[in-house]
Amino acid sequence: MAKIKLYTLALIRNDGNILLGMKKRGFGVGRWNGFGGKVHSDETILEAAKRELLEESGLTVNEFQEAGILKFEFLGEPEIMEVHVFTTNKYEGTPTESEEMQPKWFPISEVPFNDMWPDDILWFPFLLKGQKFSGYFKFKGHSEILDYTLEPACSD
Ligand SMILES: Nc1nc(SCCc2ccccc2)c2[nH]cnc2n1
Repeated sequence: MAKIKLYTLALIRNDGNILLGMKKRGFGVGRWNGFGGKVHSDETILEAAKRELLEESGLTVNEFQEAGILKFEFLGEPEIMEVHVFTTNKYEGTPTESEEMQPKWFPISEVPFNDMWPDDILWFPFLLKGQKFSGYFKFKGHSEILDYTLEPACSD
């Protein structure tokens, strides 16, 4: 029976720019991504999103918008990742390199999809339009999407 594990992913906006981090180690190393990670057993998803963003980028956020939910299955692995995606343009602090991430602002028109997870180019348009989304991606390895579903999600 597949076990669902909760994760967070935060995308920070500033006018026409989006903040991404180059993952320096661990899962997704070598790819630009939002900031996030595992939800601990003693915290809410929102608390985890705030904690991971602060740990990885030095930014403090008090108000996140729910952007969507992405489920990832990797062939041969029992765990299904359920990633809760958040966005905001209300933050405090200056992006700072951490052990995990090297942050960098990108103009929205220059998002480096070739150096990101292959699903990102599919759901970013929903995120950028503020349209909540729900997606499921089945991966073979970390670069090949075998099949997927992606649809607008009802607001609440
Ligand atoms: N954009 C994106 N992100 C992730 S994992 C995000 C959550 C995470 C998990 C573990 C460490 C840090 C962050 C993906 N997985 C498969 N496609 C994907 N696309």
